[in-house]
Amino acid sequence: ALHLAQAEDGKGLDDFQKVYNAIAEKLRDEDEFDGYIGYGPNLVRLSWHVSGTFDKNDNSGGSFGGTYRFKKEADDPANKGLQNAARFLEPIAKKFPWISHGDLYTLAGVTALQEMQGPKIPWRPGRVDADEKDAPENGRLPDASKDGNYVRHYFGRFGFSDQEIVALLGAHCLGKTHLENSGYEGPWGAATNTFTNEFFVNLLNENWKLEKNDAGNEQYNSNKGYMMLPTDYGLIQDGKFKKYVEKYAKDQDAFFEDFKSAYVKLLENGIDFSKLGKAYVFKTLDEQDS
Ligand code: HEM
Ligand SMILES: Nc1c(Br)cnc2ccccc12
Repeated sequence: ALHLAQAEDGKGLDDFQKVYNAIAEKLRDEDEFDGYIGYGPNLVRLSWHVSGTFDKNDNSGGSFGGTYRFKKEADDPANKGLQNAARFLEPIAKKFPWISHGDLYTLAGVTALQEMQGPKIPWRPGRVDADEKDAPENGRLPDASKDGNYVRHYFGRFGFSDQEIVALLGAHCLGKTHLENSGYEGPWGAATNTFTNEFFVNLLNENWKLEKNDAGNEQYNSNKGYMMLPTDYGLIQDGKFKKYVEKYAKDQDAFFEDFKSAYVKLLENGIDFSKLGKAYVFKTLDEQDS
């Protein structure tokens, strides 16, 4: 059965906005991380990895139990590099001991996206810490060396449509690949900490060359120093995915709207929030300064 959301007792919008602000202020302070990309992209990746272990067939994995806090999950080779995001969040967890790990990991992704000028992401609390025995086994996160058919099959486990898959992968406008983490390198040129539709624009406009990188893995490189993973490139090799890539390259608002919906679905997969009130929409730091 689905996990029933149980919000942290007595906590409301103002309490969670305080957590949001603490994360957002730390993001601004620690801007030098990863060649001045900052922690934003890494936090977004953590929020996806803690949710991407979900399997709708037995409702195992997913963001509910906050089991990333156990070595069994954190040490999954697919999570290499996310120790930075986890370390970033330790003082936040200490300052707000009442928030569950699942709520913290997902709220941190929402905060990072909004502070990087992404869409407003409605967010609901209620994830409850589970035990290490509930942590999913390694191997549930995707393999970047594969093609579009693999990507469609992989996300089938979450019940995502082609449109949702393409929208979600638009998050690869953020940050970069690091050879020591995933065996893929670059792009320094296009690595960004601003949420836009440029992943789709780059996919369609650059002339991509398949090359072996220094780890011996094949990736697509462009003469402007951009890169795409084979799974990224699969979105333009597959006709059904490609039409959404073209839609989002032309219409950033449509991308923002569809990304928001798919990302909420990713973060909430496997959880029954029906007993809770409506979702919270947090103000950005800029919106609170004025
Ligand atoms: C087919 C599915 C996917 C594959 C194979 C994939 C693979 C990867 C790989 C290999 C990296 C580089 C990690 C590193 O070397 O540090 C990466 C980074 C990243 N991924 Fe994905 N990813 C997928 C889906 C997603 C989704 C659904 C999201 C979010 C909604 C996402 C967000 C990110 C972000 C923000 C980064 C940059 C992290 C950083 O700069 O530290 N990815 N991804
Ligand atoms: N910035 C990226 C581009 Br541009 C293309 N692909 C990626 C895959 C993972 C992380 C970042 C990127």
